[in-house]
Amino acid sequence: MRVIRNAELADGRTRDVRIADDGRIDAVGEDLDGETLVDADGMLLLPGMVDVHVHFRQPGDAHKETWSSGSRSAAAGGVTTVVDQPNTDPPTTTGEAFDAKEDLARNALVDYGINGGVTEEWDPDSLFERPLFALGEVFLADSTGDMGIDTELFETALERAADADVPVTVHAEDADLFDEGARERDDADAWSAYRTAEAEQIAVEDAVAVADGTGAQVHVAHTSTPEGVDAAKDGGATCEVTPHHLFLSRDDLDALGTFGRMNPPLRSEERRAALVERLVDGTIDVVATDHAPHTREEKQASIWDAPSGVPGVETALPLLLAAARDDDTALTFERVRDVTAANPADIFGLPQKGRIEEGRDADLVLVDPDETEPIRGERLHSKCSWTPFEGFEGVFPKTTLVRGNRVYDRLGGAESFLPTAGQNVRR
Ligand SMILES: NC(=O)N[C@@H](CC(=O)O)C(=O)O
Ligand SMILES: [Zn+2]
Ligand SMILES: [Zn+2]
Repeated sequence: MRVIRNAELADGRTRDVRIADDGRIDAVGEDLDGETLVDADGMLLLPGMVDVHVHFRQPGDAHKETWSSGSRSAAAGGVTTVVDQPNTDPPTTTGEAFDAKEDLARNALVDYGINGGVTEEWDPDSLFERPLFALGEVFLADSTGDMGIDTELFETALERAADADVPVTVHAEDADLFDEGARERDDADAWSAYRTAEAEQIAVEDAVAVADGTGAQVHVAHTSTPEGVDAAKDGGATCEVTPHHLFLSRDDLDALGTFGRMNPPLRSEERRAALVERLVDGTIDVVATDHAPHTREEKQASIWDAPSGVPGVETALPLLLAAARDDDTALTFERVRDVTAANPADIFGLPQKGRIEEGRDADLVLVDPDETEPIRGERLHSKCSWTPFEGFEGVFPKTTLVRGNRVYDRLGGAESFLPTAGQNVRR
């Protein structure tokens, strides 16, 4: 059996981690016997990130991203499980569409889950026969893919999901509360003015109210405001926040232009700071990326014509770790570990993931927290090769393991990837 030696864990302990031949963690201890895989020499070892919100664009839009390119980007960013969203082409709203996507997902080099989507044309009977990771993101307003649905269908979807014991993730914005007056503007900030904070808050409040009584487990996707987070938590739901809503605000839109357009949009600096407070104090359950790549060419359009979404799967953990090593913030490595790994694994029922613990999958990320590197879009592995975090400092993985397979490595300097290693976490 192979051993990672002298690794510092997020809680400050220094331990050896031994990996069994079946890819699980055999032991966490001191002076363990076995063949040395790497001497971490005090580097930080974390459980791989479980990113419950990515858009890998296949089938339908392989020019934006593929399971191969997206999962390389994930591995290089320390993400060992990704969960793909249903707004592909065709949308993942039938059993047949699920199967077609799963065939493509076998090209992934990290583990994956596949969500089922809800539209007027969905086929819940065949969809719920498949090993869904979750139902969602269920779009309560249109976003990329125009899959917005009404309350009646949302309630039906919640009931079906509750019956099948499948969690539901919700894109909560209420289009009736968008500010049509902002339509007259053409600057990048107009998108933030248009898709109001209130539209999120009310949609979250309505969603948890509709869910109440159905017995469904609700997780609110990409909450972008403190009001949205609080409404989710007060309503008994869990919530996730993206790195872009934690690290960027409306103040950045002058520089970002349409490359800063996403749903929900960037908010005020004040709201951003309030989200960071909720990250630090434990209110926010999960950080997920909403990795939503579009090409540069597609993004270079007017604020009303450019597609919504930004990439993020490769930069989430590096940004959070850089923030945690910075003494100016109260964010700790333990908190980063919890919101990226332990909490998503717990919330979505993945007992094999999320913790460095005997018996769990050896999904591991080794980083040197003393070494930050500037984020450069062209060095990232997503097909889109741009990032809204250009120039931000990140702590990037040296090695990423998925069930003991070294899927990404650059300990010796040059980068290398394993071709494929990913499995469906629900099979
Ligand atoms: N977040 C976005 O702005 N875009 C996402 C869709 C979504 O998550 O709403 C996309 O698929 O492009
Ligand atoms: Zn969404
Ligand atoms: Zn999304």
